[in-house]
Amino acid sequence: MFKDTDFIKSCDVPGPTKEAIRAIILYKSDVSPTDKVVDCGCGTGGITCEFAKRAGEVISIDTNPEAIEITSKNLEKFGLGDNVKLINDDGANALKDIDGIDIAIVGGSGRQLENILDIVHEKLNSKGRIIITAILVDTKVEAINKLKSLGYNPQIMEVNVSNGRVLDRGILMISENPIAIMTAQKR
Ligand SMILES: C[S@@+](CC[C@H](N)C(=O)[O-])C[C@H]1O[C@@H](n2cnc3c(N)ncnc32)[C@H](O)[C@@H]1O
Repeated sequence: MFKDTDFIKSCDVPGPTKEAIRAIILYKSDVSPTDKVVDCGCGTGGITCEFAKRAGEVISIDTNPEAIEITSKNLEKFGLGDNVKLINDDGANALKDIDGIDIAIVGGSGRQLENILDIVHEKLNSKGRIIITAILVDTKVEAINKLKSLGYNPQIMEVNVSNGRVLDRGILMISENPIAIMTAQKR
């Protein structure tokens, strides 16, 4: 796993998704070296870099050109990127040209979540996994309802992580923002 502090960051690009959350996503994805992964809303590239290390192919999409630039810089920093394609576009548009997906991570969707999930469902291989991360309550509800309407049996996990800072006089626990991880597998 990469440390959160290892990533090059930009004040205009969110991320990286925190290390503990990346670890849960990797575990839930059951990624294998032949998998084709799509990271929709790649931001700083936290998820993209972890999957680039472990999957066969990664396609990372973001509407923000600066996110694509930062993700590219982080891939280069970690000596990754040969198996990664970066696309500066809306996920709902870029996904139309991508087939045979094994794992789809949706970490950013704007107001396009339902459209994105419709296309992901169409392009996902049998036994393919969908993983959605969300901070907004509304996004969590929207994701679960949409997955149900597409015939999935979604799971949701809300994660609250605190990391300890060891001080001279004791250990101070510092909490991260809670985040939900929704997962589903195609039959
Ligand atoms: C919270 S960040 C993702 C952080 C990322 N997982 C990481 O580890 O750095 C969400 C990203 O989704 C992007 N985004 C929002 N709506 C999008 C859409 N419809 N299509 C593609 N990217 C989108 C935003 O520009 C933003 O960079």
